[in-house]
Amino acid sequence: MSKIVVIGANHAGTAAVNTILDTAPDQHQVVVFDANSNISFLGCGMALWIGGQISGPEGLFYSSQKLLQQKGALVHMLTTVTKIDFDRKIVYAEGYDHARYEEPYEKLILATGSQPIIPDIPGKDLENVQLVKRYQDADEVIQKLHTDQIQKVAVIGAGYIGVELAEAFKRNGKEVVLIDCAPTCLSGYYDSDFTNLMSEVLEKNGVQLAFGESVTRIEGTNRVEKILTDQNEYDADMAVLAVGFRPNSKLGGERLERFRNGAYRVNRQQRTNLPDVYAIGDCATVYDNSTGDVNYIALASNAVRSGIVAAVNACGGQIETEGVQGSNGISIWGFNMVSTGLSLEKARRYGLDVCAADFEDYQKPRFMNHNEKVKIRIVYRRDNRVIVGAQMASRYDISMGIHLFSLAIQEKVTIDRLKLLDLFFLPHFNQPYNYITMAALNAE
Ligand SMILES: Cc1cc2nc3c(=O)[nH]c(=O)nc-3n(C[C@H](O)[C@H](O)[C@H](O)COP(=O)(O)OP(=O)(O)OC[C@H]3O[C@@H](n4cnc5c(N)ncnc54)[C@H](O)[C@@H]3O)c2cc1C
Ligand SMILES: NC(=O)C1=CN([C@@H]2O[C@H](COP(=O)(O)OP(=O)(O)OC[C@H]3O[C@@H](n4cnc5c(N)ncnc54)[C@H](O)[C@@H]3O)[C@@H](O)[C@H]2O)C=CC1
Repeated sequence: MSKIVVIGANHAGTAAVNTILDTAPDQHQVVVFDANSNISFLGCGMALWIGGQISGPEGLFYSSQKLLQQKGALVHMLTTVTKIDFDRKIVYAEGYDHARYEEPYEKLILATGSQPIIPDIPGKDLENVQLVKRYQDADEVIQKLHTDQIQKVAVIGAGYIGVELAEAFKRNGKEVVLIDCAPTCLSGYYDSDFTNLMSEVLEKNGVQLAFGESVTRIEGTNRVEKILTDQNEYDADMAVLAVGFRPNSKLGGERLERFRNGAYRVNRQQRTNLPDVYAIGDCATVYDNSTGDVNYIALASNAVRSGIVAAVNACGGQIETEGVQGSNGISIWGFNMVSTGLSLEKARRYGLDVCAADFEDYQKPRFMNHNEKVKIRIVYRRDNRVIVGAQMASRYDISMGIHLFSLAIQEKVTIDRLKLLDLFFLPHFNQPYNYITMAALNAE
């Protein structure tokens, strides 16, 4: 029996442990350490919980210490790994009760995830400056929201978390200002023609937008009272920091190779530079098919897939990631946006010479009820016409459409091959002159 030690048991770690125990039961001794008290918390449901769109957090967990132990793992919760001796292959950990562990391993899987970036600004330690990552963070925010103390919330960062939380706080009847140093929301994922539509939705629902402003300090006596930016000041009782994640990769010390933001650099088998040491999820890099290079993209979807890959390889199999496109989606007051790969603006920042094929039309023929407009953009390279990105926006549920483009990027499909692609037609769903076909046919 070989021994596999897994550090971190949220999405990546849980996927790895389940894969090992489901595919090769009784063949491996699996020991798991997690510093937290819970496993598998779906952060993606946090805004729904805070916004009262779901009744509680119970459904946001899909695994537990008990479930993993029933499958045969030894799981130490509330136990932090403090050091790894990569030469002697020993993991050192300390429990909440000060119990100390010295656990030898044959294979090691690092799944230590990420933590929110805390900008180094005065006032960051004031009461009511909140982070939103773990279950406990959301619980604390909800408890504070239910007091009269919090009427005005400043959300700093208008990326995915910030935009979702802005909606959630409005649903709690709070005044909300959404601040981002970029000139628009969701700038890492969409072009401004798309993000402008989201900004309209936010403004229409009462969110004050403060884009193109950098927060310089948070002021207050003990508690948050004011947010100062380089251009304005905003009264606030709570400030939520949502300016991105950084990988939790301290344990690798000098021994593990890193990406520019500190993430463990891994190959397509999730192996680090050290034999028998794998890294998965938010603490590790991904291979990005849209740029053809290593990248950092923190998503639960990537975490789960990388966990499966590492587990199979740690068990002696041979499997490689297909790479990722950073496919993502968001739904705010019923307005849906999905994207994959690079936006036009991002591709140009990467130095790619790209064009966009755009189209806008109703999802279904005009004679159908419950119909909505859909806006689509396909981004492709001018030189070889290979698709590198796509964006879609609608009040209709267009989420499944983006998967086609995710595969197209992965498989390096050209825009021309989409032109006559066989897309089915049924009035209940779409039009004979499908907007995907029409966008491709209209490509330069
Ligand atoms: C509000 C919010 C909404 C999100 N929505 C989405 C979404 O809709 N779709 C999507 O794909 N992604 C979403 N994400 C991102 C997603 O949650 C992360 O990408 C995902 O959690 C990464 O999983 P992970 O297991 O790699 O890392 P983490 O979730 O960060 O887990 C790491 C685990 O390692 C443990 N750990 C760390 N250090 C140690 C140590 N030294 N010893 C022991 N244990 C340790 C931690 O306790 C933790 O349990 C969202 C995130 C947030 C915060
Ligand atoms: N629906 C989904 O798929 C979701 C995915 N996630 C993922 O979780 C991770 C973390 O999410 P976010 O924290 O929202 O990161 P993000 O990268 O999506 O957004 C961070 C935002 O903060 C802004 N910013 C950076 N520094 C700033 C500063 N000093 N002042 C003001 N603004 C600043 C950036 O311009 C950016 O708009 C991301 O990888 C994200 O994709 C999170 C929520 C939902």
